[in-house]
Amino acid sequence: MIKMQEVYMTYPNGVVALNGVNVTIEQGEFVYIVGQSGAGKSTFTKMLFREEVPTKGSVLVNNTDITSLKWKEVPYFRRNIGVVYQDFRLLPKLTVYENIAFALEVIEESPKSIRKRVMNVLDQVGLKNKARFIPDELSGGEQQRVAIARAMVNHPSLLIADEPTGNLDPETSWEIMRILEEINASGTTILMATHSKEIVNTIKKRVIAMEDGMIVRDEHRGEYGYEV
Ligand SMILES: Nc1ncnc2c1ncn2[C@@H]1O[C@H](COP(=O)(O)OP(=O)(O)OP(=O)(O)O)[C@@H](O)[C@H]1O
Repeated sequence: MIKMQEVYMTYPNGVVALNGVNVTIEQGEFVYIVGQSGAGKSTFTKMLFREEVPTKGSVLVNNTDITSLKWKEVPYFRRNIGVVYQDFRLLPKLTVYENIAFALEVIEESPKSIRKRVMNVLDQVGLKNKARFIPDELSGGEQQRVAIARAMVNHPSLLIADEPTGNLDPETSWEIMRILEEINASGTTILMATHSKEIVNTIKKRVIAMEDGMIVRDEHRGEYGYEV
C-alpha cells in the first residue's frame, strides 16, 4: 500500500514540483498518472523509490515511511520496487540475459537460481529466444520487454512505469500494455505515468491527473481528459 501525506517537493533550483500531494493506492491497483509536461508526474513517481526525498510530508510504502530511511537501507527497500523508463536504460554492452541477471547478482543469488529466475522472467515477456542478444540487436518493443523483465525479476510489489510506451509505435505499445496488465493481474501494483490519451481511454483504469504539482482529479475508470 502507498500513502502520501502532504507531500511537497521543491528542487534546489527553487522549482516547486509537488505542492501538497495526498493519495492512497492499494496493493494490486493499476493507476495512470496523467498531466501536461512539467505537472510533476515523474517527481511523484520518484518519491516512491527514494530517487528524490520530499521537502515535506510522508511517503508510506508498505507501512514504512521511506522519507526517513537511511542511505544504507535504500538498496534493500528498492528490491521491492521495479522501475521502467521511456528510454529503456539497458546496459548496452551486456546481453539480455546479463542485463537481467545483473539485478540478481548484486544481491548474491546462487548461479543456478539466477539462471532459473532470469529464464522464467524472459519467458513471461516472450523473449526466451533472445537471451544472448545485446540491446542494439533488438527492436524498441523488445528492449522495453527486457527492461520490464529486469524490473520484475525480484518480484516487486510495485512496478513504476514512467512513459513506458513513449518511444514505441502504437502496435508495440499495445503489446507492452498487455504485459503490464498480466503483471498487474498477478497482484503487482502498477503506477504508469503517460501522455497516451488512446491507451488511457481504451484500457480503463484509475486515473490521477496532476497540474502544477497537485492532484486535480482522481477517478476510477477515468479518462485522459487533456487534448493532445
Ligand atoms: N532534478 C530537477 N531539478 C530541478 N527541477 C526539476 C528537476 N526535475 C524536475 N524538475 C522540475 O519540476 C517540475 C516537474 O517536473 P516532472 O519531471 O516531475 O514533470 P512531468 O509531469 O513528469 O513532466 P514530463 O511529462 O515532461 O515528463 C518541472 O518544472 C521540472 O522542470
